[in-house]
Amino acid sequence: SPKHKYYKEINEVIAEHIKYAAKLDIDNTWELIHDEGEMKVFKREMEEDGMVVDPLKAVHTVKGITGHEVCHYFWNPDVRMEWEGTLESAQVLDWFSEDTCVCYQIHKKVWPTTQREALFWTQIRHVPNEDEDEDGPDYWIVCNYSIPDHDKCPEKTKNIRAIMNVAMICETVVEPPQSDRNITRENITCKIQYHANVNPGGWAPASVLRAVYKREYPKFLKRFTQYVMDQTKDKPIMF
Ligand SMILES: O=S(=O)(CCO)c1ccc(-c2ccc(C3CCCC3)c([C@H]3C[C@H]3c3ccccn3)c2)cc1
Repeated sequence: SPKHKYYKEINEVIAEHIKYAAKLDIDNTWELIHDEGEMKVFKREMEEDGMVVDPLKAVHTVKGITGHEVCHYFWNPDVRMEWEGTLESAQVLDWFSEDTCVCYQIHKKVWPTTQREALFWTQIRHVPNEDEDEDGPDYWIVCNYSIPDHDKCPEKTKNIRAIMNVAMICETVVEPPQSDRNITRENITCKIQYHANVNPGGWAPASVLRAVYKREYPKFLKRFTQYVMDQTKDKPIMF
């Protein structure tokens, strides 16, 4: 299809997340806010114009599912309301291609803040390892990236528009290494990196937002990964 308006931006944003994921440098500038089993959630405290815009990074390792499966269910707009507990509504406004669409969603009100909504493109992409380096990382990635407007987006709602740049980046490990033919779910593990940069789009008390993030992100990652395990356990493996 002819290149759509966001074609260039999407390639740049995805490339940036892949470059960043390959480094995975969790240095001491990241503060550990949740450590449960294989899941570790970090934040950096940052403010822009007096608003909390703390970048969030989570790493998680989940047995029995693949990176393609995690990204498929994270990306698929049809199932968003099944696992995303903090949404009041979610809808697709437009399709740029079969792996890229525009979503509009309203988050449940977080007392005492004004209710938030988000308008963003979402793309799922397989980023195979470089040909010459067959040991290089092979990623599946989903990126959700806010756009300023869309002609099908509801106007003048009472909500504040949050601005986000979110990525779910996964690698699949097969142990012991075997040919694709007889791999079972006992042999696979998914290594997840989740990066979320959410600007609340308008003032909210820093203490409230930080408490909400600390509570909601680990809950969301736990609930989402459990959802993927439940959905895939009796299905053929998506590599
Ligand atoms: O990973 S995704 O792309 C999945 C698609 O939904 C994602 C996740 C989270 C958000 C988001 C947006 C706004 C807020 C705040 C800002 C002021 C008041 C609401 C929060 C805070 C509420 C916290 C939160 C953290 C994690 C999950 C859900 N809720 C989170 C957006 C996108």
